[in-house]
Amino acid sequence: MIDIEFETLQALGLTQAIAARAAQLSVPGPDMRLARITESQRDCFTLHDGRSELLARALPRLVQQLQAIAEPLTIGDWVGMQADAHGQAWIVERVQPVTQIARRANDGRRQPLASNVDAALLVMGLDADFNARRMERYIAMVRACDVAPVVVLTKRDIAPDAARRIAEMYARLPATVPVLPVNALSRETCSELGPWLHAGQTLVLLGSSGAGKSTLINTLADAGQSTGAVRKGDGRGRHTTTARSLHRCAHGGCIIDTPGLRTFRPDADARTLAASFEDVQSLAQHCRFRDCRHEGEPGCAVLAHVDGDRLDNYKKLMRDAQRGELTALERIELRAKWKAIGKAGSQRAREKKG
Ligand SMILES: Nc1nc2c(ncn2[C@@H]2O[C@H](COP(=O)(O)OP(=O)(O)OP(=O)(O)O)[C@@H](O)[C@H]2O)c(=O)[nH]1
Ligand SMILES: [Zn+2]
Repeated sequence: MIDIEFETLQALGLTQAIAARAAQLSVPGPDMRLARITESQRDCFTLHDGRSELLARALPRLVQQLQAIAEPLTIGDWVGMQADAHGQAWIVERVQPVTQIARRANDGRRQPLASNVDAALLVMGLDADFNARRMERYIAMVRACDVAPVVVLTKRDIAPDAARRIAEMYARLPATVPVLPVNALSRETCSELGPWLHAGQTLVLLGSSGAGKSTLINTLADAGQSTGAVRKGDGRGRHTTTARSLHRCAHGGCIIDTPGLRTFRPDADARTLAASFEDVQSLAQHCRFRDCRHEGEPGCAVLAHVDGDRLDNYKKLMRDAQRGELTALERIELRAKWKAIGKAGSQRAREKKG
């Protein structure tokens, strides 16, 4: 079994759930170590093992296997790594992520954005970036990935219409979703986000370009003691988001930064996404027709009671999801297939040994 120093790795976001999965990894040799992907380039990864950072490549066998289930290695993944005789580090195994935020690219391919995240900070400016409908869709998408949404509205200090927009967001979103208006440049933001930043927690930042994601990272990371571990910024002063990277911040949590996402097509089936629109779902049970599309059919219970804009937004999300649905189902089948192949493989190995 792989040797896991829980306390050391907790500072990188290791949780009991992930450690339990890591313990199941097949260990090719005694020197396999657990590490987390903190940055990914095309075919090279930056890993952190709790002590130091190192560059690694992934075994082609693993790359192929993960490609086949549309789950390429991504930032936030926990992996088993080994060094070869030349000192080159290799990723030999991946721990199946507990959660993964993914989107669907325009060509329909699934694109994971971050693995093993507990909460998503949905960052939106109170300036021209503000759009409550878009926020509603972001929330449905992250919830569909079993990740808790936290709405962070930046530029509270400079947006002229801030108070009205904050009120609009509160009125629109369910009370269960935290909404935090902040000045991303202010130190106070660290304590406002404190509850999501404990050791062992991993956050991902999602939002349009210019929303304030890098500013938040800088504020949260600068407040930390620079242990030199995970990168803070790019050393050139202001951090600009060109690639995704994982940072450690003051209160012990980890934050994954993503480049601006304006279009974020969901990678979840319609039914999972619909869970965020409980009101529409429960009213729909009272529509006269089972397949009511809530577009003016007689006896529709939804149209009369749900805000028109919210309903349009729900419909847009369902349309987007249905376009990607087939592939989501195919993926489940593929995963089952790989599981079966893996089982057969270890069965054969046991028979050989025994
Ligand atoms: N006054 C004020 N300025 C802010 C706030 N948040 C962001 N800004 C400014 O808005 C600009 C854009 O912020 P960034 O942090 O670069 O935005 P980003 O989301 O990282 O953008 P990308 O890297 O393109 O994805 C910067 O000039 C920030 O200083 C805020 O809360 N208050
Ligand atoms: Zn209806």
